[in-house]
Amino acid sequence: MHLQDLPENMSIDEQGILKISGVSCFDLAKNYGTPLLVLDEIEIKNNINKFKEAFFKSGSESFFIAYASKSFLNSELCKIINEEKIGIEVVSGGELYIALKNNFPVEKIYFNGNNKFNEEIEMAIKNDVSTIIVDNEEELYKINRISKRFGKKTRILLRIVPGINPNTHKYISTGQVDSKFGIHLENLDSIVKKIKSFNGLELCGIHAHIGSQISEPMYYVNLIETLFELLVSLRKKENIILGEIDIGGGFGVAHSSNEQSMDIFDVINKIVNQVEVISKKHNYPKPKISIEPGRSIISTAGTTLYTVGAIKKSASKKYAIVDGGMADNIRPSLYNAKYQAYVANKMKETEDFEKVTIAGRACESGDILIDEIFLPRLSIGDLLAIPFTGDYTYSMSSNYNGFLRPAIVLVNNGKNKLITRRETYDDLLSRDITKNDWHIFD
Ligand SMILES: Cc1ncc(COP(=O)(O)O)c(C=O)c1O
Ligand SMILES: N[C@@H](CCCC[NH3+])C(=O)O
Repeated sequence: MHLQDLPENMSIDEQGILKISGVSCFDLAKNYGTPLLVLDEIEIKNNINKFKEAFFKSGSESFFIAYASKSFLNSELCKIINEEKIGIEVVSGGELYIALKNNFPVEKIYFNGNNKFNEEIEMAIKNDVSTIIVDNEEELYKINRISKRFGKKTRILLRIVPGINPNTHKYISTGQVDSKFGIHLENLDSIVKKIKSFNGLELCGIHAHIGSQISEPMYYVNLIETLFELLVSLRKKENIILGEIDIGGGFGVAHSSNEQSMDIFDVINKIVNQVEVISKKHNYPKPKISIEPGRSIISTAGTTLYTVGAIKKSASKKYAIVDGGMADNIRPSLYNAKYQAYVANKMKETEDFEKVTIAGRACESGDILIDEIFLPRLSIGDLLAIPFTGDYTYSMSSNYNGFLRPAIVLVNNGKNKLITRRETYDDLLSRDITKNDWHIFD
């Protein structure tokens, strides 16, 4: 790790301690303990504003940004997202509940998911959630039935499978022909015909999400071409004009200095241009462009702090074992994701470096956060900071091995506040029922 790679929101104080948005990592660890997820509010807002500015600069007249809350969600984040006046995309009753309880404006909530329960759809419709994205035929019936019961007409988009394979990890590729997400194209016409006869539904557009960690704008450009082929075909066959295309999220972010994040200005510019050009070509009214970025908003805002608790050497490796791991960041074990790290209390060290593997403390040999990285020689008690861990870490965390989920603290220009408390041992027991009689079903 080279210090010139230090993210812009980080600095180093006179004692060689890493600071995030002006707050010392040493103080954060001392006050809140580790593992600790530190979120930088300014960085979140900057990332959101990059998208907004990119749309404005590209001359887009009609766009909608829905933050993909699966990448990270808590009450404070709902507030921040709302302050920035963008929308939110949810994929379950749970995410929807968090948004609703935090008074997130319902007219800016999009509801996705590939097997929505009746109760979840009811929650959405009862609360006037703006749009439900339909993944499959069965959902049409459910949404229509529930809408009619509430005397409402629900705005829907159809999620289709565009048949695009965007060169990303197969676990996070979602738009290829055999995907489990969305309506396969051979079924689209019959589904659209059905919708016309359902008076609880208002078909407003089409949706596709090709996957996550997409590194090339070209995939979005191709996606728009595919979506327009469908729009034009539906206009011809069914005589309908749709006013919105939602192209999902997935804009790639770097989790280490060997990777590159997608240039948001460039990709949005290409998307807006492509829509402009193709609408003209087909003489199709320019649709609203919706996007659902998750990681590109939250990733760089997050840094996880760990304390080194054990150091050991094998014949070929040196391990530093930290007080967290796959239970708070499953991404290295699940996707072989690569991260970088700083020794937050040794930022001025320039000479005594060694190769070390950062291991987690779960009872799994695969619980390795970083396999071999050059760092200042580590000692017990050192504070390790892993940047770019805002996305899909806390939201995919677990209590595996009885570990407690970390606390989350928000920092902003020298200030800090706890926004999610660390779990307690009692949280682990909170759902268990110990005094219960046996029952026999009739
Ligand atoms: C439908 C949908 N929208 C948006 C996203 C957000 O993706 P990302 O966090 O990579 O931007 C996802 C996750 O891949 C998704 O499945
Ligand atoms: N959880 C994944 C992304 C999945 C996105 C949802 N379709 C990750 O960490 O990269």
